[in-house]
Amino acid sequence: MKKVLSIAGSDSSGGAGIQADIKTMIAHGSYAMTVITVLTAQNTTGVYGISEVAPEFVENQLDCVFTDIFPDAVKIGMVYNAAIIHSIAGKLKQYQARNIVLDPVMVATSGGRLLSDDSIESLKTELMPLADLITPNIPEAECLCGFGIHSRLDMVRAAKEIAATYAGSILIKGGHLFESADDFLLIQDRKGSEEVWFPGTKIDNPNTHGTGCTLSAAIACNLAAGAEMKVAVKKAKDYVSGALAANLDLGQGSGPLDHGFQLT
Ligand SMILES: Nc1ncnc2c1ncn2[C@@H]1O[C@H](COP(=O)(O)OP(=O)(O)O)[C@@H](O)[C@H]1O
Ligand SMILES: Cc1ncc(COP(=O)(O)OP(=O)(O)O)c(N)n1
Repeated sequence: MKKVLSIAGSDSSGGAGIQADIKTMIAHGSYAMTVITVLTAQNTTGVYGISEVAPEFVENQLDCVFTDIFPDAVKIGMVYNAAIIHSIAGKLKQYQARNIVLDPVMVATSGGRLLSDDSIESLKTELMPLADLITPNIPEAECLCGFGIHSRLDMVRAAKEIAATYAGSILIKGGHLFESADDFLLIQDRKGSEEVWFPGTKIDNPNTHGTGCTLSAAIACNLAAGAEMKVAVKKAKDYVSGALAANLDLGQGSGPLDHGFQLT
């Protein structure tokens, strides 16, 4: 069984963060491990509180995982502040973690800030260089590339702009912008570079809480299982589509995905 680690925040409503990652990993037949960075008091209508874990305790969790059950892949989600980012980066380097998928979580779709403003630079300089894949949504990609993204052409330009400073691949998720849900992947690895579009039909379901978390966790599971990058992304996108199409409807706001859709 492949072992996959999620370094992320807890979502009390179970739709995003650590909880979405564990559900995704189990559905992929992976063994799920977690390092919790923050607790959020959150539900389908918004984020109502954040309690940070001390950076030393984040390191303590990382030591416990890496010295005992070494993960085949690592997904990073909400990291929240510069001190936590610094702790994570140090430990990932120390243990030479592999197959790192970084979801640069900044703002919840419901509106809550999930990364403090003064931490974006740390994310760029400390965590992004370690990632094999970075998966920004449109607003996150705009923040990272410095210009507005309004078209498929802009998505390609943004991926190239972000990739210029890093060695890893970039996946720009199109869920926020278009009638369609097309994602663009710029692969960069030792073999060279490649551009891949993943066309997606927009599923008519307002319950999209945790789509980004689920996608990045699924990619990590697929990489852990040995899939090459574009296959890992394609399979993960299909998983998110299936979990959305199952039309679970929980809560009063944007509800969670149905991770049990393959069982029914
Ligand atoms: N309504 C939808 N129908 C189909 N796919 C979607 C829909 N909304 C988002 N997706 C897909 O879910 C994944 C996560 O994208 P996105 O929602 O943009 O990220 P985030 O949750 O980080 O904001 C992407 O593959 C995107 O194309
Ligand atoms: C604890 C926690 N982590 C991440 C998110 C953001 O989830 P994501 O899937 O990127 O997007 P939305 O669910 O906000 O659309 C979160 N809300 N909470």
